[in-house]
Amino acid sequence: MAGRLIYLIGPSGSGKDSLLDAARPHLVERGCHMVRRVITRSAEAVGEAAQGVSPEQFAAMDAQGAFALSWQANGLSYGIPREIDDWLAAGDDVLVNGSRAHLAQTRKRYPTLLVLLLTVDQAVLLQRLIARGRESPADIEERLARNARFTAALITGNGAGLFVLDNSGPLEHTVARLLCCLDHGHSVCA
Ligand SMILES: Nc1ncnc2c1ncn2[C@@H]1O[C@H](COP(=O)(O)OP(=O)(O)O)[C@@H](O)[C@H]1O
Ligand SMILES: O=P(O)(O)OC[C@H]1O[C@H](OP(=O)(O)OP(=O)(O)O)[C@H](O)[C@@H]1O
Repeated sequence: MAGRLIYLIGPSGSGKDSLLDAARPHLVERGCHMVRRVITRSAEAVGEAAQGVSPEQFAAMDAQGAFALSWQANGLSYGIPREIDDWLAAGDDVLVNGSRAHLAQTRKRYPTLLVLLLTVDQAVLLQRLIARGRESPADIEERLARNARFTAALITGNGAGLFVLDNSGPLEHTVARLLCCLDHGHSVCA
Protein backbone atom coordinates (compact mmCIF):
# COMPACT_ATOMS: atom_id res chain seq x y z
CA MET A 1 0.00 0.00 0.00
CA ALA A 2 1.27 3.49 -0.83
CA GLY A 3 2.44 5.67 2.04
CA ARG A 4 0.94 9.04 2.95
CA LEU A 5 2.28 12.28 1.56
CA ILE A 6 2.11 14.83 4.37
CA TYR A 7 2.32 18.33 2.95
CA LEU A 8 3.29 20.97 5.49
CA ILE A 9 2.39 24.48 4.37
CA GLY A 10 2.17 27.88 6.01
CA PRO A 11 3.59 31.35 5.73
CA SER A 12 7.28 31.98 5.54
CA GLY A 13 8.32 32.47 9.17
CA SER A 14 5.46 30.43 10.64
CA GLY A 15 7.96 27.81 11.79
CA LYS A 16 7.89 25.01 9.20
CA ASP A 17 11.64 24.39 9.35
CA SER A 18 11.70 24.68 13.13
CA LEU A 19 8.83 22.23 13.42
CA LEU A 20 10.46 19.76 11.02
CA ASP A 21 13.73 19.96 12.94
CA ALA A 22 12.09 19.55 16.33
CA ALA A 23 9.86 16.71 15.15
CA ARG A 24 12.60 14.94 13.17
CA PRO A 25 13.57 12.28 15.76
CA HIS A 26 9.92 11.47 16.42
CA LEU A 27 9.18 11.23 12.70
CA VAL A 28 12.20 9.02 12.07
CA GLU A 29 11.02 6.80 14.92
CA ARG A 30 7.70 6.45 13.08
CA GLY A 31 9.42 5.60 9.79
CA CYS A 32 8.35 8.91 8.23
CA HIS A 33 10.83 10.35 5.72
CA MET A 34 11.78 14.00 5.25
CA VAL A 35 13.57 15.26 2.19
CA ARG A 36 16.08 18.03 1.59
CA ARG A 37 14.62 20.56 -0.83
CA VAL A 38 16.54 21.98 -3.78
CA ILE A 39 16.32 25.78 -3.76
CA THR A 40 17.86 28.53 -5.87
CA ARG A 41 18.98 30.20 -2.68
CA SER A 42 22.65 30.60 -1.82
CA ALA A 43 24.00 27.84 0.40
CA GLU A 44 25.05 30.50 2.91
CA ALA A 45 21.49 31.73 3.48
CA VAL A 46 20.29 31.09 7.00
CA GLY A 47 17.57 28.49 7.26
CA GLU A 48 16.86 24.92 6.37
CA ALA A 49 19.55 22.56 5.15
CA ALA A 50 18.42 22.83 1.55
CA GLN A 51 20.58 22.07 -1.47
CA GLY A 52 21.38 25.48 -2.93
CA VAL A 53 21.69 25.56 -6.74
CA SER A 54 21.87 28.23 -9.45
CA PRO A 55 18.76 28.93 -11.58
CA GLU A 56 20.51 27.20 -14.51
CA GLN A 57 21.28 24.10 -12.44
CA PHE A 58 17.69 24.03 -11.21
CA ALA A 59 16.31 24.22 -14.75
CA ALA A 60 18.60 21.39 -15.85
CA MET A 61 17.59 19.18 -12.91
CA ASP A 62 13.92 19.92 -13.59
CA ALA A 63 14.31 19.03 -17.27
CA GLN A 64 15.96 15.73 -16.27
CA GLY A 65 12.96 14.84 -14.10
CA ALA A 66 14.79 15.25 -10.81
CA PHE A 67 11.72 16.63 -9.04
CA ALA A 68 8.44 15.06 -7.95
CA LEU A 69 7.16 18.58 -7.29
CA SER A 70 8.54 22.01 -8.12
CA TRP A 71 7.34 25.59 -7.89
CA GLN A 72 8.42 29.20 -7.94
CA ALA A 73 7.74 31.64 -5.09
CA ASN A 74 9.40 34.60 -3.41
CA GLY A 75 11.65 34.98 -6.45
CA LEU A 76 13.08 31.47 -5.91
CA SER A 77 12.59 28.01 -7.42
CA TYR A 78 11.94 25.04 -5.13
CA GLY A 79 12.19 21.34 -5.96
CA ILE A 80 11.16 18.23 -4.04
CA PRO A 81 13.45 15.36 -5.13
CA ARG A 82 11.71 12.52 -6.92
CA GLU A 83 12.99 9.94 -4.42
CA ILE A 84 9.86 10.70 -2.37
CA ASP A 85 7.93 8.64 -4.94
CA ASP A 86 10.08 5.59 -4.18
CA TRP A 87 9.41 5.95 -0.45
CA LEU A 88 5.67 6.40 -1.00
CA ALA A 89 5.57 3.41 -3.34
CA ALA A 90 7.33 1.35 -0.65
CA GLY A 91 4.51 2.25 1.75
CA ASP A 92 6.41 4.81 3.80
CA ASP A 93 5.06 8.18 4.90
CA VAL A 94 6.86 11.29 3.64
CA LEU A 95 6.61 14.79 5.07
CA VAL A 96 7.52 17.69 2.78
CA ASN A 97 7.82 21.44 3.26
CA GLY A 98 5.35 22.61 0.62
CA SER A 99 3.80 25.71 -0.94
CA ARG A 100 0.28 27.02 -0.42
CA ALA A 101 0.18 28.36 -3.97
CA HIS A 102 1.13 24.93 -5.34
CA LEU A 103 -1.42 23.00 -3.26
CA ALA A 104 -3.92 22.45 -6.10
CA GLN A 105 -1.24 21.02 -8.42
CA THR A 106 0.14 18.87 -5.62
CA ARG A 107 -3.36 17.50 -4.94
CA LYS A 108 -3.69 16.53 -8.60
CA ARG A 109 -0.55 14.43 -8.39
CA TYR A 110 -1.15 13.10 -4.85
CA PRO A 111 -4.96 13.06 -4.39
CA THR A 112 -4.85 11.47 -0.93
CA LEU A 113 -2.32 13.83 0.55
CA LEU A 114 -2.68 15.06 4.09
CA VAL A 115 -2.31 18.85 4.33
CA LEU A 116 -0.99 20.44 7.52
CA LEU A 117 -1.46 24.21 7.55
CA LEU A 118 0.81 25.90 10.07
CA THR A 119 -0.64 29.21 11.24
CA VAL A 120 0.66 31.98 13.44
CA ASP A 121 -0.72 35.39 14.45
CA GLN A 122 0.34 38.01 11.90
CA ALA A 123 2.01 40.20 14.59
CA VAL A 124 3.99 37.21 15.90
CA LEU A 125 4.91 36.33 12.32
CA LEU A 126 6.36 39.80 11.71
CA GLN A 127 8.47 39.54 14.86
CA ARG A 128 9.75 36.09 13.91
CA LEU A 129 10.70 37.14 10.39
CA ILE A 130 12.58 40.16 11.75
CA ALA A 131 14.30 38.02 14.40
CA ARG A 132 15.28 35.38 11.81
CA GLY A 133 17.14 38.10 9.92
CA ARG A 134 17.20 36.29 6.58
CA GLU A 135 15.08 38.63 4.45
CA SER A 136 15.25 42.39 3.82
CA PRO A 137 12.42 44.58 5.21
CA ALA A 138 10.92 44.77 1.69
CA ASP A 139 11.00 40.97 1.34
CA ILE A 140 9.39 40.61 4.77
CA GLU A 141 6.58 42.96 3.74
CA GLU A 142 6.07 40.95 0.56
CA ARG A 143 5.88 37.70 2.56
CA LEU A 144 3.32 39.18 4.98
CA ALA A 145 1.18 40.39 2.09
CA ARG A 146 1.38 36.94 0.49
CA ASN A 147 0.32 35.39 3.80
CA ALA A 148 -2.71 37.66 4.15
CA ARG A 149 -3.86 36.60 0.66
CA PHE A 150 -3.64 32.90 1.47
CA THR A 151 -4.56 31.82 4.95
CA ALA A 152 -8.26 32.70 5.14
CA ALA A 153 -8.95 31.35 1.66
CA LEU A 154 -7.20 28.09 2.48
CA ILE A 155 -9.04 27.51 5.72
CA THR A 156 -12.48 28.29 4.26
CA GLY A 157 -11.96 26.65 0.88
CA ASN A 158 -10.13 23.42 1.66
CA GLY A 159 -11.77 21.88 4.70
CA ALA A 160 -11.41 18.24 3.73
CA GLY A 161 -8.00 16.77 4.46
CA LEU A 162 -6.60 20.05 5.79
CA PHE A 163 -5.47 20.14 9.39
CA VAL A 164 -4.69 23.49 10.99
CA LEU A 165 -1.76 23.56 13.41
CA ASP A 166 -1.28 26.83 15.28
CA ASN A 167 2.34 27.66 16.09
CA SER A 168 1.79 30.96 17.89
CA GLY A 169 2.71 29.26 21.19
CA PRO A 170 5.67 27.12 22.28
CA LEU A 171 7.15 24.88 19.60
CA GLU A 172 6.91 21.79 21.84
CA HIS A 173 3.11 22.14 21.84
CA THR A 174 3.06 22.28 18.05
CA VAL A 175 5.30 19.21 17.82
CA ALA A 176 3.01 17.29 20.19
CA ARG A 177 -0.05 18.26 18.16
CA LEU A 178 1.62 17.33 14.87
CA LEU A 179 2.47 13.87 16.21
CA CYS A 180 -1.03 13.46 17.60
CA CYS A 181 -2.52 14.36 14.19
CA LEU A 182 -0.30 11.83 12.44
CA ASP A 183 -0.95 9.07 14.98
CA HIS A 184 -4.65 9.54 15.70
CA GLY A 185 -6.21 12.01 13.24
CA HIS A 186 -7.12 15.63 13.69
CA SER A 187 -10.41 15.32 15.55
CA VAL A 188 -8.73 13.58 18.49
CA CYS A 189 -6.05 16.26 18.80
CA ALA A 190 -7.98 19.55 18.80
N1 LIG B 1 6.84 28.20 18.37
C1 LIG B 1 7.81 29.11 18.19
N2 LIG B 1 8.09 30.01 19.16
C2 LIG B 1 9.04 30.95 18.98
N3 LIG B 1 9.79 31.09 17.88
C3 LIG B 1 9.58 30.23 16.88
C4 LIG B 1 8.59 29.20 16.97
N4 LIG B 1 8.60 28.50 15.81
C5 LIG B 1 9.55 29.08 15.03
N5 LIG B 1 10.14 30.11 15.66
C6 LIG B 1 11.18 31.03 15.12
O1 LIG B 1 10.56 31.76 14.04
C7 LIG B 1 11.49 31.98 12.97
C8 LIG B 1 10.91 31.42 11.67
O2 LIG B 1 10.85 30.01 11.76
P1 LIG B 1 11.21 29.06 10.55
O3 LIG B 1 11.21 27.69 11.08
O4 LIG B 1 12.42 29.55 9.82
O5 LIG B 1 9.90 29.30 9.63
P2 LIG B 1 9.55 28.83 8.14
O6 LIG B 1 10.39 27.62 7.85
O7 LIG B 1 8.09 28.52 8.16
O8 LIG B 1 9.86 29.98 7.27
C9 LIG B 1 12.80 31.31 13.39
O9 LIG B 1 13.68 32.29 13.89
C10 LIG B 1 12.38 30.33 14.49
O10 LIG B 1 13.41 30.13 15.43
O1 LIG C 1 3.16 29.37 -1.62
P1 LIG C 1 3.68 29.62 -0.24
O2 LIG C 1 2.98 28.84 0.78
O3 LIG C 1 3.81 31.08 0.10
O4 LIG C 1 5.16 29.04 -0.20
C1 LIG C 1 6.12 29.46 -1.08
C2 LIG C 1 7.48 29.04 -0.60
O5 LIG C 1 7.80 29.83 0.55
C3 LIG C 1 8.24 29.01 1.57
O6 LIG C 1 9.61 28.89 1.41
P2 LIG C 1 10.66 29.96 1.95
O7 LIG C 1 11.73 30.18 0.95
O8 LIG C 1 10.02 31.17 2.46
O9 LIG C 1 11.32 29.15 3.04
P3 LIG C 1 10.81 29.07 4.49
O10 LIG C 1 9.53 28.36 4.42
O11 LIG C 1 11.89 28.31 5.14
O12 LIG C 1 10.70 30.46 4.95
C4 LIG C 1 7.54 27.70 1.32
O13 LIG C 1 8.22 26.63 1.93
C5 LIG C 1 7.47 27.57 -0.17
O14 LIG C 1 8.56 26.91 -0.72
